[in-house]
Amino acid sequence: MTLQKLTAQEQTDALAKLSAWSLVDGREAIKRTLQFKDFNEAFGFMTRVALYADKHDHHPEWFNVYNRVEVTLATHDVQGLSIRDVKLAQFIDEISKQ
Ligand SMILES: C[C@H](O)[C@H](O)[C@H]1CNC2=NC(N)=NC(=O)C2=N1
Repeated sequence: MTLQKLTAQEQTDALAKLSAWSLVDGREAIKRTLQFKDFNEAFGFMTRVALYADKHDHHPEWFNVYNRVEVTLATHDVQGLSIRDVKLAQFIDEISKQ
């Protein structure tokens, strides 16, 4: 089955459960900023996400400075959001427990 873009209703429902995430202005994508104790914790988090991303062939856009990681999720193949973004966001929430 080909990857589907989420409908507006599916997007709303998904975001209602992903309370730490918000829509990016002017783009169909979601973002979240995470703060860790130090760089070691931040990079450990990024390593876990990287392993997930490679396994699921779905990769985050992200920016790291010391203990802060800004993550943006979108599905480039559909130029918007898909279930893969929801699953990756849920994974990030689970492992960061912030
Ligand atoms: C060829 C490869 O499967 C695709 O380019 C994958 C890789 N990782 C990806 N990651 C994200 N975030 N969106 C994609 O559409 C995507 N596509």
